[in-house]
Amino acid sequence: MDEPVLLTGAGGRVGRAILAGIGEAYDWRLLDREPVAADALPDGVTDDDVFVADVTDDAGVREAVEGVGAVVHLAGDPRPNAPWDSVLANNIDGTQTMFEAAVDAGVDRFVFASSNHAVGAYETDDRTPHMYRKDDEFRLDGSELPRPSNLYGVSKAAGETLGRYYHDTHDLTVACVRIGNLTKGHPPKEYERGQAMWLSHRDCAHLFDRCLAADYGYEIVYGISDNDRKYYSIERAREVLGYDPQDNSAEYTFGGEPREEVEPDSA
Ligand SMILES: NC(=O)C1=CN([C@@H]2O[C@H](COP(=O)(O)OP(=O)(O)OC[C@H]3O[C@@H](n4cnc5c(N)ncnc54)[C@H](O)[C@@H]3O)[C@@H](O)[C@H]2O)C=CC1
Ligand SMILES: O=C1O[C@H](COP(=O)(O)O)[C@@H](O)[C@H](O)[C@H]1O
Repeated sequence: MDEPVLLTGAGGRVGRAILAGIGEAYDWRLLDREPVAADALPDGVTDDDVFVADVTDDAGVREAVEGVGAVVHLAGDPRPNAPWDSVLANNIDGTQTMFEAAVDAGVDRFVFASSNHAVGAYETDDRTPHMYRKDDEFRLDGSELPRPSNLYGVSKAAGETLGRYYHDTHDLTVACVRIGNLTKGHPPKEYERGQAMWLSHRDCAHLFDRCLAADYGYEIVYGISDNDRKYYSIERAREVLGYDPQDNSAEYTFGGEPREEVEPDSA
């Protein structure tokens, strides 16, 4: 991509994983309501490329989005138990503000950080905990209706629907990534659900890279590593985006230790 890419929520966990992995691959512009730590800035990103603004601030957003070719929109309240007033402002209003500014500025592509919580209520009592285990065949593939597990999940389903609307009305290329559980270095410890939807940092960066580079129209994909335990299909991400994850929570013990270190003979 020749034009800059605007990354919102750049100072957070997902933003830092993306910048650590593909920080040198794009000409970044960063936006966050908090100053972004200097050690998170890729080489070549200067103060002029960093916008301290709230995504609900229309003027601040419009200044940041001017001249960019793509937006990766992560900023928002990530708490599954976030209250309605927060997700309404930060996640729904903020996302609509970003989409509207993007189409007005002639942006071509928008990548939206959705969540497993947009579909968390598929994890019914009769399916759990076996759906989190390797031999269970239940899969969500992105074509199912949202079924949120909380108001935060409702806000993510709303973001996906805003994406559909701006794709259909403005021909904006939109990818919604239902991110699983991002942790650094190892899968979530002693947490079956978390290990089934683990997204490693390198797979996260690679997946967002593919969302920025591949040819598609509107997509909902799951953002998890190639875990043996899984209840989200990654086939759509593989087929349409060319996603090729390298990590698998099965390479770690339930406590999060690399198996090759604690069980060298198992390799
Ligand atoms: N970390 C994870 O495992 C998952 C994350 N996500 C989504 O990915 C996105 C990023 O999540 P994390 O990096 O984990 O969260 P985080 O809390 O580490 O980072 C969010 C960043 O967005 C900024 N921000 C929040 N509200 C803002 C606003 N109104 N205007 C401007 N900046 C704002 C914060 O200052 C922070 O730097 C969120 O949308 C979250 O819902 C979805 C599923 C899983
Ligand atoms: O959407 C999100 O999901 C992850 C995983 O959910 P959890 O219920 O298993 O913790 C969460 O860690 C993250 O904060 C959230 O934004």
